[in-house]
Amino acid sequence: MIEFEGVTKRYSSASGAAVDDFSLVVPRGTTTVLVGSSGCGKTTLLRMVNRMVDPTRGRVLLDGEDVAGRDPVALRRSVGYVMQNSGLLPHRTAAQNVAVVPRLAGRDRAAARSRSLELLELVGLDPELADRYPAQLSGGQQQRVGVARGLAAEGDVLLMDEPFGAVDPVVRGELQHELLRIQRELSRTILFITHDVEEAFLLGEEVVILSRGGHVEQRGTPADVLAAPANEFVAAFVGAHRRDRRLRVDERDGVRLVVDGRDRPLGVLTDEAP
Ligand SMILES: Nc1ncnc2c1ncn2[C@@H]1O[C@H](COP(=O)(O)OP(=O)(O)OP(=O)(O)O)[C@@H](O)[C@H]1O
Repeated sequence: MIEFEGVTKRYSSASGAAVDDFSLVVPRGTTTVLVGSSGCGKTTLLRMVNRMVDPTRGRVLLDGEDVAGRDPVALRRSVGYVMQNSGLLPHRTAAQNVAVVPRLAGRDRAAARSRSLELLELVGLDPELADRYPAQLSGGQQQRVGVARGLAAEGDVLLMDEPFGAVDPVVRGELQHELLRIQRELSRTILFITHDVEEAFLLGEEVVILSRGGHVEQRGTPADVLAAPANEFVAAFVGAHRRDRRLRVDERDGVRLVVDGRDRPLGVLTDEAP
Protein backbone atom coordinates (compact mmCIF):
# COMPACT_ATOMS: atom_id res chain seq x y z
CA MET A 1 0.00 0.00 0.00
CA ILE A 2 1.18 3.51 -0.83
CA GLU A 3 -0.06 6.44 1.28
CA PHE A 4 0.50 10.11 0.62
CA GLU A 5 -0.24 12.14 3.74
CA GLY A 6 -0.62 15.87 3.10
CA VAL A 7 2.49 16.14 0.92
CA THR A 8 3.71 19.48 -0.41
CA LYS A 9 6.69 20.10 -2.66
CA ARG A 10 8.34 23.43 -3.35
CA TYR A 11 11.40 23.17 -5.55
CA SER A 12 12.60 26.59 -4.41
CA SER A 13 11.44 29.17 -1.92
CA ALA A 14 10.70 31.58 -4.77
CA SER A 15 8.47 29.24 -6.77
CA GLY A 16 4.92 28.19 -5.99
CA ALA A 17 4.17 24.68 -4.77
CA ALA A 18 4.56 22.01 -7.48
CA VAL A 19 2.33 19.90 -5.23
CA ASP A 20 0.26 21.37 -2.43
CA ASP A 21 -1.13 19.26 0.43
CA PHE A 22 -1.87 16.10 -1.55
CA SER A 23 -3.26 12.97 0.09
CA LEU A 24 -4.05 9.59 -1.44
CA VAL A 25 -4.11 5.89 -0.57
CA VAL A 26 -3.21 3.31 -3.22
CA PRO A 27 -4.47 -0.01 -1.83
CA ARG A 28 -2.27 -3.09 -2.17
CA GLY A 29 -2.72 -5.03 -5.41
CA THR A 30 -4.59 -2.29 -7.26
CA THR A 31 -3.85 0.18 -10.04
CA THR A 32 -4.36 3.88 -9.41
CA VAL A 33 -3.83 6.33 -12.26
CA LEU A 34 -2.97 9.98 -11.72
CA VAL A 35 -4.11 11.93 -14.74
CA GLY A 36 -3.71 15.60 -15.50
CA SER A 37 -2.17 17.98 -17.95
CA SER A 38 1.49 18.87 -18.18
CA GLY A 39 3.00 20.47 -15.10
CA CYS A 40 0.25 19.52 -12.63
CA GLY A 41 2.73 17.65 -10.43
CA LYS A 42 2.29 14.00 -11.46
CA THR A 43 5.97 13.16 -11.82
CA THR A 44 6.79 15.01 -8.61
CA LEU A 45 4.25 12.84 -6.75
CA LEU A 46 5.45 9.60 -8.31
CA ARG A 47 9.07 10.34 -7.48
CA MET A 48 8.25 10.97 -3.84
CA VAL A 49 7.51 7.26 -3.49
CA ASN A 50 11.07 6.17 -4.24
CA ARG A 51 12.70 9.31 -2.84
CA MET A 52 13.89 10.72 -6.13
CA VAL A 53 12.06 13.75 -4.72
CA ASP A 54 11.66 14.43 -1.00
CA PRO A 55 8.51 16.30 0.09
CA THR A 56 8.88 19.73 1.67
CA ARG A 57 6.02 18.80 4.02
CA GLY A 58 3.99 15.66 4.69
CA ARG A 59 4.86 11.98 4.44
CA VAL A 60 4.77 9.07 2.01
CA LEU A 61 4.31 5.63 3.56
CA LEU A 62 4.97 2.25 1.96
CA ASP A 63 3.15 -0.52 3.77
CA GLY A 64 2.86 1.78 6.77
CA GLU A 65 6.54 2.80 6.86
CA ASP A 66 7.64 6.39 6.17
CA VAL A 67 9.98 6.30 3.16
CA ALA A 68 11.94 9.22 4.67
CA GLY A 69 13.51 6.68 7.06
CA ARG A 70 14.54 4.30 4.24
CA ASP A 71 17.94 4.27 2.56
CA PRO A 72 17.22 5.81 -0.89
CA VAL A 73 19.39 3.33 -2.81
CA ALA A 74 17.86 0.24 -1.19
CA LEU A 75 14.40 1.78 -1.57
CA ARG A 76 14.89 2.38 -5.31
CA ARG A 77 16.04 -1.19 -5.80
CA SER A 78 12.90 -2.55 -4.18
CA VAL A 79 10.41 -0.30 -6.00
CA GLY A 80 9.85 -0.95 -9.73
CA TYR A 81 10.07 2.16 -11.91
CA VAL A 82 9.17 2.36 -15.59
CA MET A 83 9.64 5.58 -17.52
CA GLN A 84 8.57 6.93 -20.86
CA ASN A 85 11.80 6.40 -22.80
CA SER A 86 12.44 3.01 -21.15
CA GLY A 87 15.75 4.25 -19.62
CA LEU A 88 17.59 1.11 -20.71
CA LEU A 89 21.36 0.91 -20.47
CA PRO A 90 22.54 1.16 -24.12
CA HIS A 91 25.56 -1.13 -23.75
CA ARG A 92 23.65 -3.97 -22.11
CA THR A 93 21.37 -6.40 -23.91
CA ALA A 94 17.66 -6.60 -23.15
CA ALA A 95 18.22 -9.63 -20.89
CA GLN A 96 21.13 -7.93 -19.11
CA ASN A 97 19.11 -4.76 -18.55
CA VAL A 98 16.48 -6.76 -16.67
CA ALA A 99 19.03 -9.00 -14.91
CA VAL A 100 20.69 -5.93 -13.36
CA VAL A 101 17.85 -5.74 -10.84
CA PRO A 102 18.08 -9.28 -9.39
CA ARG A 103 21.90 -9.02 -9.53
CA LEU A 104 21.78 -5.91 -7.33
CA ALA A 105 19.43 -7.77 -5.00
CA GLY A 106 22.19 -10.38 -4.54
CA ARG A 107 21.17 -13.18 -6.93
CA ASP A 108 23.94 -14.97 -8.80
CA ARG A 109 24.43 -14.48 -12.52
CA ALA A 110 22.59 -17.64 -13.63
CA ALA A 111 19.59 -17.02 -11.36
CA ALA A 112 19.41 -13.37 -12.49
CA ARG A 113 19.48 -14.38 -16.16
CA SER A 114 16.80 -16.99 -15.71
CA ARG A 115 14.58 -14.50 -13.82
CA SER A 116 15.21 -11.96 -16.57
CA LEU A 117 14.18 -14.39 -19.35
CA GLU A 118 11.08 -15.35 -17.38
CA LEU A 119 10.05 -11.69 -17.08
CA LEU A 120 10.79 -10.93 -20.75
CA GLU A 121 8.50 -13.80 -21.66
CA LEU A 122 5.84 -12.49 -19.28
CA VAL A 123 5.85 -9.08 -21.00
CA GLY A 124 5.61 -10.74 -24.41
CA LEU A 125 9.08 -10.06 -25.81
CA ASP A 126 10.09 -12.57 -28.47
CA PRO A 127 12.83 -14.71 -26.80
CA GLU A 128 15.01 -14.27 -29.89
CA LEU A 129 15.32 -10.58 -29.02
CA ALA A 130 16.62 -11.09 -25.49
CA ASP A 131 20.27 -10.76 -26.49
CA ARG A 132 19.83 -7.66 -28.61
CA TYR A 133 20.93 -4.21 -27.52
CA PRO A 134 18.27 -1.52 -27.00
CA ALA A 135 19.19 0.28 -30.24
CA GLN A 136 18.37 -2.94 -32.11
CA LEU A 137 14.82 -3.00 -30.73
CA SER A 138 11.73 -1.00 -31.72
CA GLY A 139 10.35 1.58 -29.31
CA GLY A 140 7.54 -0.77 -28.30
CA GLN A 141 9.97 -3.65 -27.70
CA GLN A 142 12.18 -1.37 -25.58
CA GLN A 143 9.16 -0.44 -23.49
CA ARG A 144 8.39 -4.12 -22.92
CA VAL A 145 11.94 -4.55 -21.63
CA GLY A 146 11.43 -1.48 -19.43
CA VAL A 147 8.27 -3.02 -17.96
CA ALA A 148 10.08 -6.34 -17.38
CA ARG A 149 12.81 -4.45 -15.55
CA GLY A 150 10.21 -2.66 -13.41
CA LEU A 151 8.65 -6.01 -12.54
CA ALA A 152 12.05 -7.44 -11.56
CA ALA A 153 12.10 -5.37 -8.36
CA GLU A 154 11.45 -7.57 -5.36
CA GLY A 155 8.87 -5.28 -3.74
CA ASP A 156 5.30 -5.28 -5.03
CA VAL A 157 5.12 -1.55 -5.85
CA LEU A 158 5.43 -0.49 -9.49
CA LEU A 159 5.69 3.18 -10.47
CA MET A 160 4.92 3.92 -14.11
CA ASP A 161 5.66 7.39 -15.48
CA GLU A 162 3.91 7.71 -18.87
CA PRO A 163 5.45 4.38 -19.90
CA PHE A 164 3.59 4.16 -23.20
CA GLY A 165 3.64 7.85 -24.10
CA ALA A 166 6.29 7.64 -26.81
CA VAL A 167 4.99 4.73 -28.91
CA ASP A 168 2.47 4.76 -31.75
CA PRO A 169 -1.22 4.24 -30.94
CA VAL A 170 -1.38 0.62 -32.12
CA VAL A 171 1.64 -0.50 -30.09
CA ARG A 172 0.40 1.61 -27.23
CA GLY A 173 -2.90 -0.28 -27.21
CA GLU A 174 -1.03 -3.61 -27.24
CA LEU A 175 1.17 -2.57 -24.33
CA GLN A 176 -1.84 -1.36 -22.34
CA HIS A 177 -3.61 -4.69 -22.77
CA GLU A 178 -0.42 -6.59 -21.90
CA LEU A 179 -0.22 -4.59 -18.69
CA LEU A 180 -3.83 -5.46 -17.83
CA ARG A 181 -3.08 -9.15 -18.41
CA ILE A 182 0.11 -9.03 -16.33
CA GLN A 183 -1.67 -7.21 -13.54
CA ARG A 184 -4.41 -9.88 -13.45
CA GLU A 185 -1.63 -12.40 -12.93
CA LEU A 186 0.63 -10.51 -10.51
CA SER A 187 -1.63 -8.03 -8.64
CA ARG A 188 1.09 -5.45 -8.08
CA THR A 189 0.44 -2.14 -6.35
CA ILE A 190 0.68 0.19 -9.35
CA LEU A 191 0.82 3.97 -9.39
CA PHE A 192 0.59 5.00 -13.04
CA ILE A 193 0.70 8.52 -14.43
CA THR A 194 -0.50 9.77 -17.76
CA HIS A 195 -1.99 12.82 -19.38
CA ASP A 196 -4.22 10.60 -21.53
CA VAL A 197 -7.64 10.19 -19.99
CA GLU A 198 -8.52 7.20 -22.21
CA GLU A 199 -5.45 5.38 -20.92
CA ALA A 200 -6.40 6.30 -17.35
CA PHE A 201 -9.92 4.90 -17.79
CA LEU A 202 -8.63 1.69 -19.35
CA LEU A 203 -5.96 0.92 -16.78
CA GLY A 204 -7.08 2.49 -13.52
CA GLU A 205 -9.27 0.80 -10.96
CA GLU A 206 -9.21 4.25 -9.45
CA VAL A 207 -8.39 7.44 -11.32
CA VAL A 208 -7.37 10.72 -9.76
CA ILE A 209 -7.93 13.82 -11.88
CA LEU A 210 -5.38 16.48 -11.00
CA SER A 211 -5.10 20.17 -11.75
CA ARG A 212 -2.16 22.49 -11.12
CA GLY A 213 -0.34 22.04 -7.83
CA GLY A 214 -1.42 18.40 -7.56
CA HIS A 215 -4.91 19.55 -6.63
CA VAL A 216 -7.37 16.63 -6.66
CA GLU A 217 -10.38 17.62 -8.75
CA GLN A 218 -11.97 14.18 -8.46
CA ARG A 219 -11.09 10.62 -7.59
CA GLY A 220 -13.12 7.50 -8.20
CA THR A 221 -13.60 4.55 -10.50
CA PRO A 222 -13.61 5.41 -14.20
CA ALA A 223 -17.35 4.70 -14.26
CA ASP A 224 -17.99 7.06 -11.32
CA VAL A 225 -15.99 9.86 -12.92
CA LEU A 226 -17.56 9.50 -16.33
CA ALA A 227 -21.10 9.16 -14.95
CA ALA A 228 -20.82 12.10 -12.57
CA PRO A 229 -17.95 14.52 -13.21
CA ALA A 230 -17.45 16.52 -10.00
CA ASN A 231 -17.18 19.89 -11.76
CA GLU A 232 -16.73 21.61 -15.12
CA PHE A 233 -12.95 21.09 -15.04
CA VAL A 234 -13.39 17.31 -14.80
CA ALA A 235 -16.22 17.26 -17.34
CA ALA A 236 -14.06 19.10 -19.85
CA PHE A 237 -11.00 17.00 -19.08
CA VAL A 238 -12.73 13.63 -19.45
CA GLY A 239 -14.65 14.81 -22.49
CA ALA A 240 -18.04 14.24 -20.89
CA HIS A 241 -19.56 16.61 -23.44
CA ARG A 242 -18.04 14.81 -26.40
CA ARG A 243 -20.59 13.37 -28.76
CA ASP A 244 -18.61 10.18 -29.35
CA ARG A 245 -18.89 9.29 -25.66
CA ARG A 246 -22.70 9.11 -25.90
CA LEU A 247 -23.96 5.64 -26.75
CA ARG A 248 -27.28 4.41 -28.03
CA VAL A 249 -28.80 1.14 -29.14
CA ASP A 250 -29.55 0.67 -32.81
CA GLU A 251 -31.36 -2.33 -34.27
CA ARG A 252 -30.12 -3.83 -37.56
CA ASP A 253 -31.59 -7.05 -38.98
CA GLY A 254 -32.95 -7.98 -35.55
CA VAL A 255 -29.54 -7.50 -33.86
CA ARG A 256 -29.20 -4.82 -31.21
CA LEU A 257 -25.99 -2.89 -31.73
CA VAL A 258 -24.42 -0.38 -29.38
CA VAL A 259 -23.25 2.61 -31.42
CA ASP A 260 -21.48 5.76 -30.39
CA GLY A 261 -22.32 9.37 -31.20
CA ARG A 262 -20.51 9.08 -34.54
CA ASP A 263 -22.49 5.98 -35.54
CA ARG A 264 -19.52 3.66 -35.01
CA PRO A 265 -20.70 0.23 -33.82
CA LEU A 266 -19.04 -0.75 -30.53
CA GLY A 267 -20.62 -4.13 -29.90
CA VAL A 268 -23.71 -6.30 -29.81
CA LEU A 269 -26.21 -6.30 -26.95
CA THR A 270 -27.17 -9.77 -25.74
CA ASP A 271 -29.13 -11.11 -22.79
CA GLU A 272 -26.43 -13.67 -22.01
CA ALA A 273 -24.34 -13.36 -18.88
CA PRO A 274 -20.77 -12.26 -19.76
N1 LIG B 1 13.60 19.69 -10.47
C1 LIG B 1 12.74 20.72 -10.55
N2 LIG B 1 13.11 21.97 -10.19
C2 LIG B 1 12.25 23.00 -10.24
N3 LIG B 1 10.96 22.89 -10.62
C3 LIG B 1 10.52 21.67 -10.98
C4 LIG B 1 11.38 20.53 -10.97
N4 LIG B 1 10.66 19.46 -11.39
C5 LIG B 1 9.42 19.90 -11.65
N5 LIG B 1 9.32 21.25 -11.40
C6 LIG B 1 8.11 22.06 -11.56
O1 LIG B 1 7.07 21.50 -10.76
C7 LIG B 1 5.82 21.53 -11.45
C8 LIG B 1 5.26 20.12 -11.57
O2 LIG B 1 6.11 19.36 -12.44
P1 LIG B 1 5.92 17.80 -12.70
O3 LIG B 1 7.02 17.34 -13.59
O4 LIG B 1 5.74 17.08 -11.43
O5 LIG B 1 4.53 17.79 -13.50
P2 LIG B 1 3.91 16.70 -14.47
O6 LIG B 1 2.45 16.75 -14.22
O7 LIG B 1 4.58 15.40 -14.27
O8 LIG B 1 4.24 17.28 -15.89
P3 LIG B 1 4.59 16.51 -17.27
O9 LIG B 1 3.36 15.74 -17.63
O10 LIG B 1 4.87 17.63 -18.22
O11 LIG B 1 5.77 15.64 -16.99
C9 LIG B 1 6.08 22.20 -12.77
O12 LIG B 1 5.72 23.56 -12.64
C10 LIG B 1 7.58 22.06 -12.98
O13 LIG B 1 8.11 23.13 -13.72
